[in-house]
Amino acid sequence: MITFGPHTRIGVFLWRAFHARPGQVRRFVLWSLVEAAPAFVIGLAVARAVDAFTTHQAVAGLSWTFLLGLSWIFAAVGGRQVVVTLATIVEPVREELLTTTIRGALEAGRDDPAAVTRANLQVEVARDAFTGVIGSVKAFLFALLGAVAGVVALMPELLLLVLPPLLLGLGAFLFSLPELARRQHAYLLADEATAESLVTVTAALGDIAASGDEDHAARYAGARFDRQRRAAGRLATVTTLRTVVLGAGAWAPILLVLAYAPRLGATPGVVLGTLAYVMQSLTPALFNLASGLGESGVRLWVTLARLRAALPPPREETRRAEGVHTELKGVTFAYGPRALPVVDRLDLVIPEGEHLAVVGPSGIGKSTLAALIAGLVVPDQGRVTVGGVPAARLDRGQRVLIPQEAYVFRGTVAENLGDHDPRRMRQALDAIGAAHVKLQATELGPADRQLVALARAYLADAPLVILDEATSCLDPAAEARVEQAFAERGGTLVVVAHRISSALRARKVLVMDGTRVVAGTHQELLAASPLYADLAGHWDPRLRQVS
Ligand SMILES: Nc1ncnc2c1ncn2[C@@H]1O[C@H](COP(=O)(O)OP(=O)(O)OP(=O)(O)O)[C@@H](O)[C@H]1O
Repeated sequence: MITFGPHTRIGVFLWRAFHARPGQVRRFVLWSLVEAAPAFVIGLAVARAVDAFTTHQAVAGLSWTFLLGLSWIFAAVGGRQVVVTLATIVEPVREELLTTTIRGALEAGRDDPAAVTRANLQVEVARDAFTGVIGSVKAFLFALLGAVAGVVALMPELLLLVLPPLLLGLGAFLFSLPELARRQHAYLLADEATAESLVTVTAALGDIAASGDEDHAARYAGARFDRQRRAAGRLATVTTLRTVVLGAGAWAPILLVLAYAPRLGATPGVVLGTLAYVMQSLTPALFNLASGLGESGVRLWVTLARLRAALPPPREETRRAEGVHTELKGVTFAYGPRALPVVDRLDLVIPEGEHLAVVGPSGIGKSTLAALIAGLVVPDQGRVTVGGVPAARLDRGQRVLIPQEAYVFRGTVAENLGDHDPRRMRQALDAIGAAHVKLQATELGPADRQLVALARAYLADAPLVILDEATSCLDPAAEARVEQAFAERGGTLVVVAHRISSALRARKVLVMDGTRVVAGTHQELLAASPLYADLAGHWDPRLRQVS
């Protein structure tokens, strides 16, 4: 199982991608061996064919040439299988990245609707880069293996002329990789800053011209261009050094073979064969590796680091509670460290089976209280528990909160209600007063959409239901029907009231009045809370009467 989280180490994650699938990796290696047939045969065939032709053994020469051709057919078959098996290693990585990052983007996405699209694009980049890295590393390793085996078969001493400069070049390149990655990352950031400054400036062109602020705008964007230019220069320096080092590592073996191989007793065929290994196989593979690691590898690293940074902290494990007896003890909550608390040292008990209405003026904190009870926000001080479990860690199936405008997917009403027996779905819709809504309907008005969301909550079997002005788009009679249905359904019902009539139906009412909170029955509150008496009287003067 490979998992990607905010604390995942990228190297470990990529390593696990292989480790988790030993069967597929074995198949990948075997097919890569088949694909690498020419990397082994090329020099040997050239050497033997040249020596055979120069000694007038035409049949032997032709046979070696034919063998070389045959190895390319093997390579073609192996290459196809390599692509197929590589997909079985890469695709699960993509799936894990996609699941984790889309989930993270959805959690954080309320303020950033483009987050999901961005995460999706970045995962595609990571997938392509990962494929590129594996491809180039594999190609180099097998080219090296093939060349070493081939040169050993030709004349083992020649390895001393080929391998040391090549490995030195490779070592120097690998050594430069972290610096290359750093500079590439810096360039990427500078590039994004430039783009952002251009968007800002172009969007404000009218205002800039009107206020005569052109110079300031030019300096603002110009500074970012300069930073990007410097970053590009620094990147170019390492890239140039890298090319020089690699070039030396790749071309030095050719000179050494030409200069010393004949002195060591190599025939012209063996010299040509060894050069074929170096020039046809090793050098292209080395440059391919350099661009694979230097470009795809760095892109992979940077993209994964970004995807990881965008992930929200891991959610705490949820727990099932025994019942939903809810308690708030000394709960204080503010939106931000410097904001005044919306809820201040609140103590509240909502016993199992309670029907509670929450009333108060607009903006007083009713929705915040609903979110605290649902565990969607966590108190700064104090605690909220449901059945003894912190509300934020309560099993998601045990509570449901319906906001003012609940989401409804595209699709039929039945699809929105979930995987239930059609008769149950019909009963739920009838119970909440949506008898007119057809299960196969797809086009719904706002009130019916809300009714569908309410029916979904009704079917959900959650013992704690919180309606946060969820019926405000319905008329008073429809609202009454919904609340009655939920009250009769059983469990605890908390209704953030849009109309005072919701309070009349509830067994208990909570009045939020600034940070002062008073709870009681309708009658008790008429006497105890001037605000409540006022709200009730405003709605219907007869309600102001204390009986
Ligand atoms: N995400 C938020 N960030 C910052 N402030 C917020 C946020 N959500 C709400 N607030 C502020 O907190 C206060 C309480 O808001 P809340 O939505 O809980 O009140 P409410 O009583 O439910 O209001 P309404 O009846 O209008 O829905 C308000 O001043 C509101 O502006």
